[in-house]
Formats: sequence, structure tokens, C-alpha cells
Amino acid sequence: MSSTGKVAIVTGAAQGLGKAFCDILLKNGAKVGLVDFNSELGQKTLAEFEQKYGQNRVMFVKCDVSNSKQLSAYKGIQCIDLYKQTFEAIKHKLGGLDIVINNAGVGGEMEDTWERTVDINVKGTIKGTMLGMELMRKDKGGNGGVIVNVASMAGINPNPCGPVYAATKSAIIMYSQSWSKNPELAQNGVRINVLAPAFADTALVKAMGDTNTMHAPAIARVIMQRVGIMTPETVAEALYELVDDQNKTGAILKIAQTTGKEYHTY
Ligand SMILES: NC(=O)C1=CN([C@@H]2O[C@H](COP(=O)(O)OP(=O)(O)OC[C@H]3O[C@@H](n4cnc5c(N)ncnc54)[C@H](O)[C@@H]3O)[C@@H](O)[C@H]2O)C=CC1
Ligand SMILES: CCCCCC(=O)/C=C/[C@H]1C=CC(=O)[C@@H]1CCCCCCC(=O)O
Repeated sequence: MSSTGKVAIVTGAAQGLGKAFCDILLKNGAKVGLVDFNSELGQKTLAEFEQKYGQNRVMFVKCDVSNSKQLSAYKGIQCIDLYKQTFEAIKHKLGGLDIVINNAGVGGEMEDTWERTVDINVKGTIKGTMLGMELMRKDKGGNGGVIVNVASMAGINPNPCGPVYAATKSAIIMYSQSWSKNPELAQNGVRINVLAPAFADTALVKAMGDTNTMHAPAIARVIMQRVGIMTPETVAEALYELVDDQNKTGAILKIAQTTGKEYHTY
């Protein structure tokens, strides 16, 4: 089925998996709002998509998903919710909201990095889910839609290289699963699914040798040899299945190079 006319938001869209998710959504006819805190890379990716798909179907907004409440220099000493404003601006400019992909995520395990990992991966995803629901629920004036939260296979299998990373991804899975069991969501036309990829060829994985990102990179290399490394495009096809199949809610789709796709059940 095509997504023609649908509006999507993808966080962490400037590169890697997020960029591939935007591409598959655009290819299938959606309009896409790219959200990322890297404004230089975000603008570069925007320009690529504008050239490929036209200027009216894509926009970029700079936003840090871990820092939604920021002091505004423009409005005096006042707290404004930039994350909320970002989602509202995309809905307004692109003419609706039907698909939210909470993808922004990082690794970082050490004393000075682990809290950022929790803030971005857990708080960023929870807040993105709340905003998506608020703007898509039929009882709040929306048309329904689908949220896909990007976890990791490391949120299902114990991860000796990144206990913090694994805990954040596990939290994303159980948060999303819990919402999917609440009939209120289905009654308001909102589906919620989880994508749990193994390794894909992106900057996050290239940074894995950095000991701030993880412990025991040698163990990760052994696991990586066993499960293989996917292209972002392969992962994007799995993502699109969760978006497109109207019967899928509460699904956890695992994907790895050597084993392919498999729906996880508890
Ligand atoms: N690459 C892999 O092997 C796998 C990645 N994942 C998950 O997929 C997601 C995307 O990862 P990759 O594309 O590999 O990473 P990446 O590092 O290539 O890209 C992540 C993007 O998110 C943005 N970002 C990071 N923190 C942000 C924040 N606070 N606010 C806004 N934007 C932010 C970055 O600027 C970057 O553009 C992450 O949630 C990651 O945990 C899951 C399984 C496997
Ligand atoms: C097969 C797990 C794939 C994990 C892919 C991923 O999300 C990679 C992220 C790395 C960033 C920080 C980390 O700690 C991650 C490495 C995870 C490797 C552990 C795999 C656990 C397993 O399946 O045995």
C-alpha cells in the first residue's frame, strides 16, 4: 500500500537509519518532517531529499529530543517546549500527522555519558510517543496513525558491551508494548510498534570502538561477525512493514543480516 498524502515525522533523521526511514517514506508518497539536533547535517540531508522528491514534501527542524523544555531568549525568562513546538510546526506546515518514527538514539556507557544515553533514548522516545499520540488521536482532533519506536536487538538479548544502552532499549520496548495493550489507543485509531534491529552500517556502529560508547568492543566484534551488518535500506524495508500493515499494533519486529526478520513474542 502507498503512503501518498500521509505526513510523517522522523527523529534522528539527518543520517543513518533515520535518513533511510525518511527515504522509504518519501519513496512511498509521504511528506516527511526531519527532526535532528545536528543542523548542518540535517540541512544537507534536506537538500538531498528536496532534489530527489521536490521541495513541498519535506522539511527540517532542528530539535534536541532530550531537552524539550528550553529557556527562550525571545520570550524573556520563560520555559517553552521546543519538542512540542517542533511536532506542531511540522503538522501545521505539512498539513496533518499520520506517522511518527521515534528513532533518535545514542550509545554511551561511562560516568560522563550514561545519563545522556538515558535522556535521549528513553525520555526522548517517551516524549515523542506522547506528542505523536496527542496530535494523532481521534478524540483530540487527529485522524489516527502509527508510531514506530526504534529499539534494538540489544533491548531483547543481554548486552555485555552496553548495559545502559540495553536498558534504554528494553525500556522503549516495554513502554510501547504497554501502550499497545491499552484499548484507548486503538479506539482512537493509533497503532504503536517497535523495530528491533541488530547491527546496521551507520555512524553509531562505526563509533563502537570508542570506549565511551561501550564496554568490551572485542565482544561486540564477535557478535557482529555472528549476526552480520545490514544496510540502512534493509532496515528501512522492515520499518515500512510496521508502518504500512494496518493490522500491526503491539508488534516487535527483530531484524538481523544473518537471520532476517522475525516477530518477537513474550
Ligand atoms: N546502527 C545500528 O546498528 C542500530 C541502531 N539502532 C538504533 O537506531 C537509531 C538510529 O541509529 P543510527 O542511525 O545507527 O545512529 P546514527 O548515529 O547514525 O544517527 C543518529 C541520528 O540521531 C541524531 N540524534 C542523536 N541524538 C539526538 C537528539 N538528542 N536529538 C535529535 N537528534 C539526535 C544524530 O544527530 C544522528 O543524525 C538509534 O535509536 C539506535 O539506537 C538500533 C539497532 C541497531
Ligand atoms: C545483536 C545486537 C545488535 C545491537 C545493535 C545496536 O543497537 C548496536 C548498538 C551498540 C551501541 C552501544 C552498544 O552497547 C551496542 C552494542 C550491542 C552489542 C550487544 C549485542 C547483544 C547480543 O545480541 O548478544
